[in-house]
Amino acid sequence: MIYLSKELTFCAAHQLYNPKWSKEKNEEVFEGCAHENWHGHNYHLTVTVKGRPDEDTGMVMNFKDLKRIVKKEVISKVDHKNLNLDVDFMKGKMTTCEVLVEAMWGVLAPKISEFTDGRVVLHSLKLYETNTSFAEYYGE
Ligand SMILES: Nc1nc2c(c(=O)[nH]1)N=C([C@H](O)[C@H](O)COP(=O)(O)OP(=O)(O)OP(=O)(O)O)CN2
Repeated sequence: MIYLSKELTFCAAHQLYNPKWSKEKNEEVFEGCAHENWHGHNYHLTVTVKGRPDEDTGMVMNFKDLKRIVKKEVISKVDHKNLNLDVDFMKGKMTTCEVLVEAMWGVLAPKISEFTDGRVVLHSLKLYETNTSFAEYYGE
């Protein structure tokens, strides 16, 4: 197996807020990221797929195709958007890094398999919310 990765970035706004809790509890748990403190991040996403290089092209998958799929299915829906309000695949979900990366998997995994007729599958997603905070997901 060859593991092939593409890195993409996007900017988005969010707040961390649990509607079942009081304002005080939200502030206690989420600190500066809580309700009424809308803020933005420059997110960094690494998408890794796995497969064997095709005999004719020498490619597991063309980086350009991978970029097109990720941009169309995910980046275009989150870039310069409010993750709590604007993003269909985040409706009703907490906008933490870990919930976001899992939701992105749900969108991307079937699209990548479909595009490659199952020859290539999504292996992992790594999402940086800040320079020092990130979540990884392997579909388990
Ligand atoms: N498990 C999670 N914890 C936190 C999340 C999250 O998505 N999942 N998010 C936040 C905040 O939104 C914030 O973006 C990240 O907080 P933090 O890592 O503390 O950010 P800093 O810029 O302050 O990091 P330093 O490099 O340590 O200065 C909070 N928690």
